[in-house]
Amino acid sequence: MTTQPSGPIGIAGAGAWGTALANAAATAGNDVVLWMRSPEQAKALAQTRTNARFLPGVPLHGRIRVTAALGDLASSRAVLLVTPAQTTREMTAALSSVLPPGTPLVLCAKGIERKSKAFLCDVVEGVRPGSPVAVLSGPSFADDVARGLPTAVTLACGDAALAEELATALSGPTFRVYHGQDLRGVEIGGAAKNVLAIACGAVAGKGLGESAKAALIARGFAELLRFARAYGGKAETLMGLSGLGDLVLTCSSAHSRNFAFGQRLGQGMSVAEAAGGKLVEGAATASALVALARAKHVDMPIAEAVDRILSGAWTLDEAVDALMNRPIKSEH
Ligand SMILES: NC(=O)C1=CN([C@@H]2O[C@H](COP(=O)(O)OP(=O)(O)OC[C@H]3O[C@@H](n4cnc5c(N)ncnc54)[C@H](OP(=O)(O)O)[C@@H]3O)[C@@H](O)[C@H]2O)C=CC1
Ligand SMILES: O=C(CO)COP(=O)(O)O
Repeated sequence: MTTQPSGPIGIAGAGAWGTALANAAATAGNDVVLWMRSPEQAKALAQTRTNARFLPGVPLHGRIRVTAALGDLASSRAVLLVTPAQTTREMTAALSSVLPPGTPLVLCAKGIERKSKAFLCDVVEGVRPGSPVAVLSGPSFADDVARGLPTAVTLACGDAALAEELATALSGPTFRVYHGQDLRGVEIGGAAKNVLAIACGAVAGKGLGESAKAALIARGFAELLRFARAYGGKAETLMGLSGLGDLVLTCSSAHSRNFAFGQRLGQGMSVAEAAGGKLVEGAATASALVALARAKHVDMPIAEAVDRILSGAWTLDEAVDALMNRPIKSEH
């Protein structure tokens, strides 16, 4: 599958990550069309050239054209879908009405569809059967990417040549995109690490210490690996950027919304207070992740604990007790 190298890179969603990716793609030498749903906000962004709401202080690259008309994405060589995970189905359907069937869709959200428990690639394939789909994921705070700090991510697509072509097109001097074919592994890494980051944040917020946090990262990674293997992801993918890399980043920084949400839960806030109106993908995905794990008898006690805390079934103290008092077992 070959894309139209002359077309712009389309970006659907102008939140923090969509705006940062737009800047990265433009810096890499592409014309970029950045779509957002609000015509008023698109007008303001086009005029001020700064996304004051989601990425304050970062000027928009000159090669980015802002629009609120989805049809303006029609001539894109590829479209990066950068709206929240739970909007993937509706956004894919909307994009399908304006994009030629051969236009690759690159999923940049991290999550699992809560209602159907479907992986996002499967959602896209269901809505756009036969059209190329890719996933871009890895340790990358929008702010870091937008400010041109060195960042590495990975892009997976079943079509190896297309994966390489897209990775090359998006890579720039400070944004390095690796490529591969393990779509499932890459998307699981991004979706599951957010749930585990909530647990790490809760440990930090409750003041349980650095040792507990490190243990949680290591045992969380074991859960992630088990889950990925059960669903056809490759272990080597999970040991890379979208897996270990993103787990470490998200579990060690209050800059992460998932970690910060967990931290506030640990400090005693309610689930609604702790979210503070921000997008917390791990909270939206936890129940689906746990249901999928149970369906394949994958042991994920940390993810289970997060899900139970979020549903109100357990307090944080009960979760810690349950995790520490599981039967002693072999580490592997
Ligand atoms: N921020 C980061 O550092 C990174 C984020 N990601 C992932 O990228 C995804 C997006 O995150 P991020 O950009 O940070 O989120 P933000 O909260 O910053 O932005 C979300 C964007 O999505 C738009 N949006 C929300 N709902 C809809 C909808 N139903 N239809 C169309 N547009 C919608 C919002 O528009 P409106 O303002 O109109 O509500 C907003 O522009 C998440 O899955 C996240 O995990 C991945 C890597 C890094
Ligand atoms: O995915 C991210 C970094 O790789 C961003 O994480 P948060 O959504 O927790 O802020």
